[in-house]
Amino acid sequence: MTGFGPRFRAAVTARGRLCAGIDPHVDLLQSWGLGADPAGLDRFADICIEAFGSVAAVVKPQVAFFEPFGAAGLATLERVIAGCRDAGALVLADAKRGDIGSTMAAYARAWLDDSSPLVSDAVTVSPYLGFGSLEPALDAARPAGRGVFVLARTSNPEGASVQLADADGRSVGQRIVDAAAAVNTDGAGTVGVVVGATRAHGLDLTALAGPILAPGLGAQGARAEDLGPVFAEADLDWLLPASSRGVLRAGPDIGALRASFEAARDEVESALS
Ligand SMILES: O=c1ccn([C@@H]2O[C@H](COP(=O)(O)O)[C@@H](O)[C@H]2O)c(=O)[nH]1
Repeated sequence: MTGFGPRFRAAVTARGRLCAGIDPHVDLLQSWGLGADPAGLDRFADICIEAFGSVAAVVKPQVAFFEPFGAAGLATLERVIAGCRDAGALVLADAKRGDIGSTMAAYARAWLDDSSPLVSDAVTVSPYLGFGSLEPALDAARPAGRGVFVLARTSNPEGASVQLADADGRSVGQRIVDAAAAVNTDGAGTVGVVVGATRAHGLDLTALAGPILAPGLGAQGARAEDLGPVFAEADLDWLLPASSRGVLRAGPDIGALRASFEAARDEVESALS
């Protein structure tokens, strides 16, 4: 089985470095003329699958926006995942799961095991119960060629209070990156990190050998031209900037939505070249 790292590299080489965030905010549904109800969510999903599935290297549905619709929301999320994967995109489920090992194993089954209707190519996880608590997710991801993206230095300003805290001479965020790099010495690139594009992160990412999800483009204020300086020390072939609202506000017209994604992706590619 090809590791997640090579799968990721092949996808971004073919389709470019921009992750399309699929975040059905209630106000976005309304601005698209859709109801904030299961039928509106379903239509939103169909439009996103059509607009992004065949052009984006990676799509990132934000699980939190599907959950308020209960079983109907999860059914729609299943369709988004399967539809985008069928169209050739890698799906990164932004679920930010984290718990003690036995519960983490259940999360891993939900997002990384073929038996689950939610199975995705990768999932975001929170390491703040200890990096070791993520082991069941790594064990599920590795043999399946799937990925686990660990929060290291998030795009929100509040993250600093935890992620910049000193932990024996390194920041907490740096220890997370170093733990991810240690796993990736096997060459499979199973572990990615989440590092916001919104500000200088102060991390040494040079040994990571895995993907770097960089949310914050667009609505949170980061611009394509900020990426080079913010990630100056990183291997830019692993960088995956992400934008949700910044692209989605061009909907609901499928052509306009896809054009908005392609324009943002081309801006990223030219800023990083
Ligand atoms: O550090 C992080 C981690 C995750 N996110 C998620 O990305 C999108 C950002 O949406 P925008 O509309 O482009 O602001 C959203 O789903 C967040 O939960 C993040 O922003 N920062």
